[in-house]
Amino acid sequence: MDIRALLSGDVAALTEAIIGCESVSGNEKALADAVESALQDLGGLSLHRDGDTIIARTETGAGQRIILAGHLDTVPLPSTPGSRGTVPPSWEQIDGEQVLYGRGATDMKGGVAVQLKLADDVAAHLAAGGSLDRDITWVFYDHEEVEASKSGLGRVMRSVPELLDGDFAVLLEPTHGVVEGGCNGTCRFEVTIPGVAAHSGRAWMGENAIHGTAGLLQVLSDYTPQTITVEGLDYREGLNAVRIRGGVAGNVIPDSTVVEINYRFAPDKTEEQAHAHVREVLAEAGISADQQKVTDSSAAARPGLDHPAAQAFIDAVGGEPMPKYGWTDVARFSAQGVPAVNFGPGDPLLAHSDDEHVTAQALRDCHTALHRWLLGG
Ligand SMILES: N[C@@H](CCC[C@H](NC(=O)CCC(=O)O)C(=O)O)C(=O)O
Repeated sequence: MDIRALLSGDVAALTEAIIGCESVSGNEKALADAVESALQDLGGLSLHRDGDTIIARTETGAGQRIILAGHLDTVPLPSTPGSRGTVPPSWEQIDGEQVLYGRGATDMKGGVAVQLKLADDVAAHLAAGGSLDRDITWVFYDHEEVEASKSGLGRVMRSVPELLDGDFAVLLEPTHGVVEGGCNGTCRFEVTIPGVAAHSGRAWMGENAIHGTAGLLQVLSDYTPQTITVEGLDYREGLNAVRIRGGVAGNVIPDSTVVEINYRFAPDKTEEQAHAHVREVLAEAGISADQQKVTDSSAAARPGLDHPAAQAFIDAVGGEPMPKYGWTDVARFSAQGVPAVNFGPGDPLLAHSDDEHVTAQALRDCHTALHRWLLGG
């Protein structure tokens, strides 16, 4: 795929092309190659590639550095036939608005397109003899939508941390055009329910491990998630079964079922406190310690919107800040001491949905706001 010619045009057309390059987590290479060659062509940026993560930096010697970061991967394509949030993307005209449907339209290929368009703007500005108040680092990374251990951003933070030094970071995750502060944390538990295998024609000889999940599923279904206010933003939590596997054949009583549980926790909690809370709920369902294990965990991030850099950003882009309910790499940057916020095109409520879409106007508005913040005018 070649996106070089699109960088100087409409950010909506650029987003369409980027969505057209399917990049479900683990399959980012073609898109990473396209991003790398587009950035190479711009000139004036120092480039670094690590796997399918690409980092581009201006090196003008300005005293401060801004980071614009976004992931290249998406969740899997929708499995429901007829879903519009898929690949290839498609345009629809709705109430006079141009609407782009496709996997990643909100999370977050629109944000990636805005990042690339800003790189083109900045390269042109420098080539014309302009200067920057703050140097800029662009990060395009792989494996965000999967377990934390696979993250391309995490890998580079461990191997070449100096490439990600900065005074302030913006994650171009979908935020509907306002700043979303911090993020909820996320952790996953696997709970194993044992049973005894038997012929399903003689079920009394066994113990059904799928039926054995009923008590746990009832506790999760009855669970009332909390909303917790942190620094003035209301974070909605959630505790849900997200996957279940069990059974080996249509004529065998299952001897084991594994229920995967995902807890989304507010930034008032550490990961340890979050894990302890899940354990309490599991104990209520009669699950013992040896039936459960933590399989993935990522810390939450407090909003930190009173930081001068965050405050200046909010003043520049406008709008009333909201909380980020999903997990984003604001948490990774905050943990490294880099204040960070989410700000990007598209409605986060549509992220991961079967009809993921974004309006052309939202893409253009986000680009305009960030262009003004970075280059003025
Ligand atoms: N390692 C984590 C990564 C999960 C990342 C994902 N993030 C988003 O969807 C951000 C978009 C938004 O909420 O606006 C998530 O929260 O699932 C994991 O695997 O859980």
